[in-house]
Amino acid sequence: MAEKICVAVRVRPSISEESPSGTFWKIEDNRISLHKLHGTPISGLSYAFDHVFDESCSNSKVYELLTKDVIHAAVDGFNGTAFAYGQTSSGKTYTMNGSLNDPGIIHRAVNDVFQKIQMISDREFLIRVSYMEIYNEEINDLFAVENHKLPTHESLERGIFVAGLREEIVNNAEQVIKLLESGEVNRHFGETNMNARSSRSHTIFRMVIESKGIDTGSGDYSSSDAIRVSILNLVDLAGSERIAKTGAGGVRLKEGKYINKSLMVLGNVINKLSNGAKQRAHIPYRDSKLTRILQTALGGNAKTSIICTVAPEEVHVEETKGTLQFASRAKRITNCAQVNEILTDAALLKRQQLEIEDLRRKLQGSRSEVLEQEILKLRNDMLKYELEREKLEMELEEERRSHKEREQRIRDQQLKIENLSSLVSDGDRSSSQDSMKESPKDECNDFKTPCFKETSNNAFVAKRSNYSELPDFSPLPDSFSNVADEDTWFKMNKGYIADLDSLQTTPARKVQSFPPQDITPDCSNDNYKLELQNLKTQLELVIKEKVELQVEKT
Ligand SMILES: Nc1ncnc2c1ncn2[C@@H]1O[C@H](COP(=O)(O)OP(=O)(O)OP(=O)(O)O)[C@@H](O)[C@H]1O
Repeated sequence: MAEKICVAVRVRPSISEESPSGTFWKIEDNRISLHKLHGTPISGLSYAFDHVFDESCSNSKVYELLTKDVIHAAVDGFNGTAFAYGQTSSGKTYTMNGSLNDPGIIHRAVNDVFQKIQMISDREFLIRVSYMEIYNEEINDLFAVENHKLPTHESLERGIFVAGLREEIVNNAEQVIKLLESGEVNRHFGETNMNARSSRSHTIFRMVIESKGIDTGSGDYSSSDAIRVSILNLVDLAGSERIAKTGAGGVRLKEGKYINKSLMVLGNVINKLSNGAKQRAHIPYRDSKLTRILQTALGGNAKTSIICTVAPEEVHVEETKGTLQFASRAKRITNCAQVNEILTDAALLKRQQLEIEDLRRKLQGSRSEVLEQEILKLRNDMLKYELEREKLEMELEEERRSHKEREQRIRDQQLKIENLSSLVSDGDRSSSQDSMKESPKDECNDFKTPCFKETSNNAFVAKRSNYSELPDFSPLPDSFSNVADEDTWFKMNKGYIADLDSLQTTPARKVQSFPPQDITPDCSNDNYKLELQNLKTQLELVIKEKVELQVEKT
């Protein structure tokens, strides 16, 4: 979330016994203004900040109003930075380190961090601390003097970090305070005209706060496995100084030059950042170790508060004006702080497993859709084939049935033909016997029942040469078409009648049809006799014709 850097001004108690002769700084609420001795405000020299603390303000109040939120946020996973900026002897070290009676921000922060951790029951914490100084543009480890001139590096995992810096894992505030005290011994102080114990280096006390949710077995990787890592920087800067005022020479002079140079780079960075996004193309963080280390705190992923200390004395008006202008620019800087969560291997694995399961579910969903479509299509095809099969079966059944009917008809016709043929041959026989003796009256009783069907005018007749008498009517059906078609008839009778080849139509003959009602003839003797007689006559006629033909040929 984008938020402005929190900036406060703190005015230390005056250490000068001289009374102001021309101007003085007046503090009203969160505003500090330069006034003329008799109360008139000087135009253009009035500044408003988040807080303005006067001489009487304690470190406790400064911490509560300015820094506490940053410290608490650090415990919750936000990067945080609090630093003190101001001219030499303005009270930076006093604000950060405090005194026995009024501990400074670092001590209060350390206590507060551990107190807050105690109150958080669903997370476990790991705190590491380090303490370094930038002296003459070199980084030294205040916990281990042998670690000096340490380089800065940058990595994706750690961001910008000082390589080789000792980090102490700590469990309580007391442990940290002791470490701080040991580190203070290694810090560069020096006496100047301005400050009997002047910080000759910038110091950075760093707490790395790692926390992890205590696994409640919910399986929620984000709450139980993700690790929050926040870095809290508490910075006591060296003060800018006028060489003329400090009277520095030699080592002090050299120190002063480095101090001023790095503070100037810090000022440039603040200027660039305060100019807004358009002119923030290049921020010269790399121009000094200080800005490089504080890069995240300045316009980055951190909650930052700056306390600018000023001296109230009239003699330091110009330095105070400079500090207030610096503070004003810093106030325009926007940071974007967010909780820093790092996924552990286990959390990453769990998240990947969840993603894979999710993808698999999606894939299965789409596959089942495809399969469902496929199944639907197959079902439709099956139904179609089933209908087709049923239709073919019905057709086949119909074909079988009609085939059976045809066979039956053929058998019937064959039987009729056989009966007819028998009648013909029997007639022939009885005819020859009649010439010797009269046949008995009930002769036709030997016949089985032939079935004759309706006849028409066309008729096939067989002819035999020994018959000459022309009958009045033909006993044969007018046509076989209703009994059997011609082909069938021929096939069924092949070889049965010896002179079948001589079969011919006899349209000229006078024939007499059976009456239509005679479909199933009466099997009485009279009928058979009559029928027999007809056949005999017919045969005789045929035989006669044949004989005549043969005579003609010869
Ligand atoms: N708010 C304050 N209340 C009481 N004494 C203060 C306060 N601020 C500063 N002092 C005193 O003023 C003197 C200078 O303060 P301090 O050393 O903190 O300045 P500094 O800004 O750190 O200076 P330098 O940049 O030289 O290190 C110290 O003796 C300190 O105790």
